[in-house]
Amino acid sequence: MDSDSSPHQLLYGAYKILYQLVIWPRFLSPLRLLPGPPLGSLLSGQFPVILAEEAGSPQRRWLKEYGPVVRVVGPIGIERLIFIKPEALRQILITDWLDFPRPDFYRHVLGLVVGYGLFTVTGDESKWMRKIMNPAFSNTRLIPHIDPCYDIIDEYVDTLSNEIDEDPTGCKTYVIHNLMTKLTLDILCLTAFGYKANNLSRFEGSIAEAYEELLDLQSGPNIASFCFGVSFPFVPEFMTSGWAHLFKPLFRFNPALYRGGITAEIMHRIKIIARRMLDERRADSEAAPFEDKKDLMSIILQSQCTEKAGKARSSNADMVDHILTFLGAGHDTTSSSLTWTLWLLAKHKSAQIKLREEASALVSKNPRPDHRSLKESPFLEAVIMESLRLYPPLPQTVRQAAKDTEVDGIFVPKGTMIYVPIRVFNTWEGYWGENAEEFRPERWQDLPETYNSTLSMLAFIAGPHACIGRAMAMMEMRAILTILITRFQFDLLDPNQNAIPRAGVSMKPTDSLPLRVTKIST
Ligand code: HEM
Repeated sequence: MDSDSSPHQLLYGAYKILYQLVIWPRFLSPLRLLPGPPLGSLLSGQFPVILAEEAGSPQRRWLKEYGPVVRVVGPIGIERLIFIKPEALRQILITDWLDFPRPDFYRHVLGLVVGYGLFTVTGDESKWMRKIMNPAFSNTRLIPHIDPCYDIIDEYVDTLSNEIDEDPTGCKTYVIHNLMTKLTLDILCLTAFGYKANNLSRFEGSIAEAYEELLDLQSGPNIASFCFGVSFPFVPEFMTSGWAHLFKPLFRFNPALYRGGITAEIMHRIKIIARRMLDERRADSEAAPFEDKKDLMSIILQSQCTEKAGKARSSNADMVDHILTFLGAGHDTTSSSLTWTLWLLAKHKSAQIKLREEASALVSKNPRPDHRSLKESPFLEAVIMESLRLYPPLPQTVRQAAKDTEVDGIFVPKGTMIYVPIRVFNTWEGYWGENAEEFRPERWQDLPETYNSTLSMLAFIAGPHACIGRAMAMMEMRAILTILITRFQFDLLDPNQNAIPRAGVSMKPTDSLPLRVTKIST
């Protein structure tokens, strides 16, 4: 190596850091004159404020103060824009979606836990993958799933009833998020993958246990260090390889790396279960071939036989990634949404009573209401939509400009991050009126004139990346709530109990929400 090169390289490195942290955001960026909060700290910008508050709160405050376009500087001088006008969101998410892909850091952080599948791909690959996966989510495929779904709900109802009967107080405290994680995973594993997970009866070593451990790692600072970690070359590949978990003991000296090692170790356990699902189904398919079936697992297995334009067929690792995608994206969101709904019902007793009346009338005609009668239960639908509006399981997402472009009359340079404020949109007074932040299920029966069916409620987002599992999640939530609310009463532990949303990729209560559960006498 040239003896002069080291000082030069050092100087160049120092200049690059100075440029990124100071020169670009403060003096050169074309976005620097846009309104927004102060730049914040040199290294982390406004990130500490975002992490310290409830999901969406600082963004709502900034949009109110500086909107409708706000510029915020995040970690290492990276700028992001927040738009609140529907036309801007329509352009970013729908009309010009190919110009606003998911950024690499987001794909890699999610890739660690949901694999590299539909949730992380973008552009043509996303179109191709959706086309293959779509049939598994059509109504024709989903409606028959309702019976196995009820089988599992009944198992939970029986277990809870027996446990409550054994308790001398006549009621029992359940940590609702843990319970909903087990229930939604049991349903998803059975209906999508034909796998009996038994999370309730055999929790130790179960998939639910692994996902619960993963949840404990989902704090704001951890997410921040994962985002930083995956920005280094080869780190994402290493973390998702079969090797990373073996290195965990070596990472003890550094808490951030060590947490990365724990994540890799938990994911290794989940992958073993995903492979077992794949193997069991392959063995089954010798008796009943999967080629003419359209459930999710069959479609994943068929992808092994489908040529991708210019690429190889799905390998075993690809198929495990697909399973991880649907397991992760499917249960985590649905269990969070059910948890928040039960929280709202425990807090708003009149709504709980009204829902029970509607659900009991339905169940008295048919103990296992069919897909259509669930869908046509107006108050049930209103409660679920209102809960998703106030507590969207994914409170935000992010996109990145792939080229220099213009949004809402603002020049957006290539590489600019766009923060999509799902929770802020869902509770924006301009669309929902003055009581936008209150729980009022009745509003769904009398929607405001400003309501826009595509963009006012973004819990499932909009456009070509909109949630593929929406119908599946809605069907499952309707069935679970109908049965649970007719069989049990849900109460706060004390009148001052609060459920604080934890900052992270998905939004859950910090204490996982303990509630008192009592049986309804029939
Ligand atoms: C209440 C339940 C659910 C909510 C609120 C929800 C929400 C969302 C949101 C907001 C996105 C877009 C994320 C982004 O673009 O950054 C998304 C995408 C996705 N969701 Fe869901 N989801 C739910 C349930 C499900 C279920 C049950 C499944 C499957 C079993 C699922 C699978 C997916 C997949 C694969 C994507 C990526 C779609 C694409 O990019 O083409 N979700 N979901």
